[in-house]
Amino acid sequence: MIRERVDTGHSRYEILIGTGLLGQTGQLLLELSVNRSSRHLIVTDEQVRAAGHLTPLLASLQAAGYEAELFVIPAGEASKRLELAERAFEFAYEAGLDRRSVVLALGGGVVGDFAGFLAATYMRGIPFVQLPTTLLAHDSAVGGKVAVNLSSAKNIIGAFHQPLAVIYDIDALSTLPLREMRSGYAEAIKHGIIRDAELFAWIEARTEQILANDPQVMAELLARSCRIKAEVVSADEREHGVRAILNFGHTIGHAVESLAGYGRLRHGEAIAIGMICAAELSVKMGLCTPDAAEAIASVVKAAGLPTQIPRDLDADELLSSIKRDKKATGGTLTFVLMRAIGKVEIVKDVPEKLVRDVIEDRRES
Ligand SMILES: NC(=O)c1ccc[n+]([C@@H]2O[C@H](COP(=O)([O-])OP(=O)(O)OC[C@H]3O[C@@H](n4cnc5c(N)ncnc54)[C@H](O)[C@@H]3O)[C@@H](O)[C@H]2O)c1
Ligand SMILES: O=C(O)C(=O)C[C@@H](O)[C@H](O)[C@H](O)COP(=O)(O)O
Ligand SMILES: [Zn+2]
Repeated sequence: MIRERVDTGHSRYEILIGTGLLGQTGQLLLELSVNRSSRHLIVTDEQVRAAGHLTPLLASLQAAGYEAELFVIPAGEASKRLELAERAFEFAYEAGLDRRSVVLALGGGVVGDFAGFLAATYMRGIPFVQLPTTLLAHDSAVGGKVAVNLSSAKNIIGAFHQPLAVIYDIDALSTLPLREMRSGYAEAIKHGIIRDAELFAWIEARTEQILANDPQVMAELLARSCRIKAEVVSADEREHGVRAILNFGHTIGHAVESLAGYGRLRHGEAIAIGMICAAELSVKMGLCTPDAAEAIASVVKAAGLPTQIPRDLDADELLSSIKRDKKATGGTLTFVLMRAIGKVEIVKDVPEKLVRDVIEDRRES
């Protein structure tokens, strides 16, 4: 088992990565001193349940003497909404969850963000554990950003709420569809771009093995990407500074994702487009050379991810969404831009004209 650590100063937890971990979760919760007198709550989605990942979790909880209720949400981004969260709050209350209850988030980033949001707000905050089942969730399960969406914008209602632990069973990835593998690949590439040129090259050279879920390559990928995420979050839990680098590709990416309509593009697909745009904006700003931007477009294309903004998305609407990005303050545009692969910086007052040019150039013709 591989162990990485997050330590934000007031919150410390481990990221456990290995095989067979869902079947050991009950035992791991005992080691974390999770009590057996309160009822707990598993949140998962229909597709994760259908793929069979709930079965070993339930068996291990039962073997360890835990009682857990189950709340299953529809699969997909549209489930990250307040209305569904309200139903989950009612369910948790009726089921008798108390302040010592633990929420277990079994699934990808949608389940993790949604269940984490429940945990952050139910009775003003109860503990939760992330049990990621997608490649993308190496990013979403670590760092404590939990949220639901507005129909017009991503992650607007949320909190910073760190999990008790991240228990990452690599076996779960065996049932993950290729499209979801690609989507997660995009966030892994992001971790190389923002901090580690060697990781970027390592991933690029192993695209096929990653997409085919080669177990050894996957274990190393998850460990290296989680380590970068953990380091950044540990340095700046609440995004007062450096944590914003994790948002590389998200300024335009989130606008594309929400304007396309949730579910049409996967999060990682939108971020892949957003990273290419951010790299091209970096070139226009004179911060990096065109070959660095081309390297990103090339790796995105080779992985089978989209490289262009869908034609039906309007540039004006994209710009107005970009202006409402959480990093934008005082009406000015803030972007995470690139100096080189492995080195990015937060740039304020980015000229709107350059952003518009990048959008126009990257739209499908
Ligand atoms: N909190 C954060 O820091 C953070 C970071 C990155 C992304 N996110 C969020 O994460 C979400 C995207 O996460 P995601 O890509 O994991 O999406 P997801 O949770 O929707 O999972 C993708 C699809 O795969 C299915 N699935 C999950 N695990 C499976 C498995 N093992 N086998 C078969 N099917 C499986 C799901 O049912 C879903 O249909 C977005 O909402 C994004 O905003 C959050
Ligand atoms: O953890 C972070 O910080 C990130 O920015 C990671 C992103 O990959 C993730 O999509 C996050 O949810 C975006 O956060 P937001 O604050 O832009 O909504
Ligand atoms: Zn993301």
